[in-house]
Formats: sequence, C-alpha cells, structure tokens
Amino acid sequence: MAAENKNADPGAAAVWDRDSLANDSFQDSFQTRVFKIIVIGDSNVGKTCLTYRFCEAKFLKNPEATIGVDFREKTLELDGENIKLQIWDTAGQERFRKSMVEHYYRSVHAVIFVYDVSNLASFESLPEWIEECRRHSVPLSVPHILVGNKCDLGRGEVPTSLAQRLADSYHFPLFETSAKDPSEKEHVDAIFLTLAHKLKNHKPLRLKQLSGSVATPLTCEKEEKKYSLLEDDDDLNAVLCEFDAVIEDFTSPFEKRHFRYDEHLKTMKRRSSASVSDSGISDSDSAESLNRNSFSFSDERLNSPVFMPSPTSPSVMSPKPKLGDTKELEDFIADLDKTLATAISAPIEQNNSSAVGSGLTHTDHSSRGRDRILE
Ligand SMILES: Nc1nc2c(ncn2[C@@H]2O[C@H](COP(=O)(O)OP(=O)(O)OP(=O)(O)O)[C@@H](O)[C@H]2O)c(=O)[nH]1
Repeated sequence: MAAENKNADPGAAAVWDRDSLANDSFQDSFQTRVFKIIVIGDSNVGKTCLTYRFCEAKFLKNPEATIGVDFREKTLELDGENIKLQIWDTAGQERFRKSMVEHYYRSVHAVIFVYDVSNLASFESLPEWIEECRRHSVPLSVPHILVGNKCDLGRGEVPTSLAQRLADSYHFPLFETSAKDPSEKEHVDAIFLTLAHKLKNHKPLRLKQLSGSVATPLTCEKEEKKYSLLEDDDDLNAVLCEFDAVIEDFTSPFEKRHFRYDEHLKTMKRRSSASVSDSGISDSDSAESLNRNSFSFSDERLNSPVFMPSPTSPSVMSPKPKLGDTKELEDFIADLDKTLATAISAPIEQNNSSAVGSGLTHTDHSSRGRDRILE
C-alpha cells in the first residue's frame, strides 16, 4: 500500500518544509505553512479511507491495517495562501502503534478522532483516545474534531444525539460522514477545509506550537472560556512569539528580512521572567521541543549572509537554546550583528548562495509521496 521507509524519523516532520528546499524554490518553501494533523481512533473505523478520500479524492478499496503511521499531504490555497496539511493516519491496532505513539502527538496542530457510526464500541473508545491525547500533552487549544464515519451503513449503533452529547461534553465539533459514499466527498473535503481555515488563522506555529501548551487558541468560544489557556499563558506566549518572529525573519529570503532583533529581544526580556516559571513547561521539556524541531540558532546561521559551513561543521551541532533563556537569544543576536557587519562588505553572491537547511536534521521524506514508518 505504501512505500516503506524504515529509517524515517517522524520527529523530523516539522522540518519537511525546510528540507524541501532541495526540491522546491526558495520562495515557495517559505510561503507554504505546514500543519500536522493526526487522525486517531479504533482500528477499522475508516481513518485511512477518510484521509485517502480527502487527499486522493477516491475511496480506497481493500485498505490494509495501518502499521505505525501513513503520511499523506495535501496543499490547499486559501485566500491566496498555501497551506500544506500533513495528515498522519495512525494505526488503530495497539500492536502496530507501540513506541510510535510519542511521535504521533509531537508538535501536532490538530486532532481528528474517528469512530464508526455502525460500531458502538468504536464510539465508546473515544474517551480513551482523548485521554491518550491529554497524556501526551496535546494542548486543549489545538482544534480537535470528532468524525463519525460509515454513515452509509446507517447510524443504528451510534445515533447522532448520542454522538452530539459526547462532542458537546468535550466542546469538539462533530461531523458525520462516509468515506465510501461518493456523494459525501464534498462533506469529507469540508471537514478538512474547516480545519485548514482554522489553522490558517494561526500565527506561524513553529516554536509556539512545539512548546506544548501555548498554541494560539482555535477553539470555539465555549472552549476558550472553559480552559482559558491563553490567558494563563499570555506571557509565555508573548515570549514565544518573539522567538517566532526572529526565526520567521531569519528564515525569510535575505532581501525580505527586517532585522529588528533588538526589539524582539527587549519584549522577550520584559515578558520572560513572568512566563517561564508559570508555564508548567520545564526548561528541559522546552529544550527538547526545540530539539525536536531540529532547530538551533546555529542552523539558522546557515542562512546568514556569510556563514558557509561544511556539512560536518561543529557549529551545526552547537547547544540548543532553551525556552526563555534570553541569554541564548542575546548571544545569537550579538553574533548576528557581527555577521551582518561583515556582510556589508561581503560579495552579494554569498547572500544568495547560502545553503539554508543543509545542516538541518534531514530525513528523506518525499513531500509528494507517502511514507510508512515501521519500527
Ligand atoms: N461502509 C463503509 N466502509 C468503510 C468506510 N470507510 C472505510 N470503510 C471500510 O472499513 C474498513 C477499514 O477501513 P480503514 O480505513 O483501513 O480503517 P482504519 O481506521 O484506517 O484501520 P487501521 O488502519 O487498522 O487503524 C475497510 O474495509 C474499509 O473499506 C465507509 O465510509 N463506509
């Protein structure tokens, strides 16, 4: 069914967009935001068929049980912006999940819980799936939706009213559909498009999302009231926004950068002391999150006007920054200033030939293909 890629590192998913620089144009890569959506639920509920229906516009006949995870991607243009949905179709069978589970939930931007409307047990399992999400620290503020699949078989086992009650109790939107019924194709598309629209209105996610509890809220009003995550994490969010802004700028094409790093640093300093201690995220978690995204400031130097490391350059391996560690950013900016000063006299060709991404953790995922990860 899918190409096997035993060496693939699913944790590297968050850097695909940058890795794809090798294949795509500079501009396109940075203009497409990538969102990771996981699809979870019992085995046999139709997770693979639903994602296939959306990505390939067909019903997949005779799907095999998913082992580990299947990836599919679909790029949409919404209001003139490219949004890439990276859909992780996860295995429902416990024996095919094993240690993959950690990877499923890492840096996730949205979660789709699927049950089978003709199978009550699959519906009754939902609280366990939701609990698993919680255990893996998926922020409540990322969009979660419930999808009842196989409506073509009738809703005898799980009436809409029952499903709606559960959905309401979690404040998740509910969709009922069928991956099989061709007349439901547009409905399946609409489910993913709804998510895409919500995700699109996010600020760029990278670090914020990786931190595990400070994603921009995409929830309905009720949900925000219930959890008010953002209010609690406001300072932390502000700090991460500054990180985000610096990185965003530093990863844009040279001529488009604004280089206002000092301003970001000042705001960060103002907010960071209040935020990190209250965040509930330990430094080590945060540092790990940063590592997960394979981001380091040293990597970013690859994009600097004059820094051209060899693939084995030790600086590519230099220490990762920790959340809220303004000293890291300070050093980085000081370093950057020096680099920029040098750049003024550097030949312009060097600016254009910087090997962005070449030192990043690289996995040979095809952004067009579909890889299956096996343990
Ligand atoms: N009638 C009907 N059958 C469906 C529908 N969607 C999927 N199926 C069937 O349900 C079975 C399981 O589908 P999958 O998509 O492989 O289920 P899954 O949830 O991905 O299963 P795992 O990979 O084991 O987790 C297959 O026989 C599909 O043909 C649907 O909308 N209607």
